Amino acid sequence: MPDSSSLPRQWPLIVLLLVLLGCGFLATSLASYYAALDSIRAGIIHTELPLTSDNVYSEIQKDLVRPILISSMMSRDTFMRDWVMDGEQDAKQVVRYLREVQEHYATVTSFFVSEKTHTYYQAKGVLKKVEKDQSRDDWYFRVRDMQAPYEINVDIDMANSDRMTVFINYKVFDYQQRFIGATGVGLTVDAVVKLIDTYQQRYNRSVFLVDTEGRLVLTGSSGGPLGARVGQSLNEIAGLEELMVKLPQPQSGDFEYQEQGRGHFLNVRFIPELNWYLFVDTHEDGAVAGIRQSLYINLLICLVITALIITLVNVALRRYQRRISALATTDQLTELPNRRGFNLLANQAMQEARRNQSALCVLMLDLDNFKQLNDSQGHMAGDEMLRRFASHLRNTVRKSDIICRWGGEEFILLLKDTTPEQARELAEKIIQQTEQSSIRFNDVDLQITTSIGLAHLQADESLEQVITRADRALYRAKQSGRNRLCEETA
Ligand SMILES: Nc1nc2c(ncn2[C@@H]2O[C@H](COP(=O)(O)OP(=O)(O)OP(=O)(O)O)[C@@H](O)[C@H]2O)c(=O)[nH]1
Repeated sequence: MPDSSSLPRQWPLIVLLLVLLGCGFLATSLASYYAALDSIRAGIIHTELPLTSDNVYSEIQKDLVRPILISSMMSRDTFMRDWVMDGEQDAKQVVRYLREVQEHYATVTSFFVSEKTHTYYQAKGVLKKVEKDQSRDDWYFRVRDMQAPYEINVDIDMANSDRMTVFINYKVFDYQQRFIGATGVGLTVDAVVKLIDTYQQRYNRSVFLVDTEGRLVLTGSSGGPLGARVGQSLNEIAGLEELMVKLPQPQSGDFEYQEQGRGHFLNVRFIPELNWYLFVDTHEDGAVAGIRQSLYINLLICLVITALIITLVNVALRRYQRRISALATTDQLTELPNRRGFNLLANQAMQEARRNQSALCVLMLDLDNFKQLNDSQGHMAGDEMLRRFASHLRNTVRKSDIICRWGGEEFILLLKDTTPEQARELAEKIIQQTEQSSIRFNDVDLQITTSIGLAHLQADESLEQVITRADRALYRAKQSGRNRLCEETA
């Protein structure tokens, strides 16, 4: 007999469980997410980017340092120095030398500019004379005056249809260390850009080179970071500007910066041979997307488990609540409703009777001399008698009627939609059948009789009042000799 009014009482427990499970799952999922994030971040910063940087650096060394070595070798070449010191007699000789270098080392240009004559010799022949007031020749006068033995200069090459070229400009000295000119080779920028594109594709990172002033000198074909162009200062690149405020000049190290809420990891390494900085940049999206997806899957699994646990707990609680409620309202010996159960059912029946203005009768039954039976045949025999009598009552009345073990050997019947005549008839039948039947227990035939008090519900009468009147009638039945029906009129 479920007590539905008590069901909502389980909600605080369910909500508490939900909060505990939710918090627990959320805390563990987030803790593992952030731990994974940290380890991925540490992996990118301390392992992946430096490794990529090492690889790119060695590729750059292989691809760009080679022309530097060639230029260095040219600057120390005794033939060239002797030829210059001998007065630059036969231009064909030096042109042949330069052509040999260009063809043998597969560079796009090779050159020598004499300090004495300002003649620009190139692999194809004598190109021109450099002039101080020509801005295109600025590079030569800069190289002449610089302290370093060489420079790398990205410029257009007159000898090659003005193609952008990376020149390695090396100073040449005679044997007394007097400056006698500048020599070197050039690579097309296209070739270097292709190299950077290859690095970017191979390592799936953004690769670019920056000079010591923080200007982009070389990028892949798709441009620099965040679409920046060669020549732009890093300070002008939205996203990097914050980082460059902290580092007014590039410097080697591992850095992190934000670009429109997107985290970037950056590894910077100085390449002394080029006097440039190699920047290897990656954003966190690719790396973090995987673990973010695992977080969502984790949370989904946690949600499903939480829903499953809550459903199971809810079902179990309801079942136990029904069991407890049934135990609290049922008599264990006869399995009839006890007084608590009766009150719940009887109040409903009373309301129905009042609403429908139907007749309702109460029969109060008490087994006669039950103590004697207990005393003579034992308590177990008494119990068996109570069980049989209850079962007999259950089989005698309609399903809609309410039977209850009122206490001890006392029972109550609430007969719905029943007139006093019909109730009287039923009571007489019960008395007669009880008297005429016997039960066998431990090879002994046991018999019992019952006394009944009857009361008919009056208008404006409460349940307690009608029961009290039935009880009074029962008392009279006992007093007047038992095994009979007495009726209490209003
Ligand atoms: N075996 C058994 N006895 C019970 C149970 N509940 C009450 N009794 C006994 O029922 C007996 C009732 O005795 P009384 O109240 O004197 O009533 P009675 O002997 O039936 O006499 P009258 O009612 O006057 O006819 C008591 O001895 C109780 O101990 C029960 O569950 N099992």
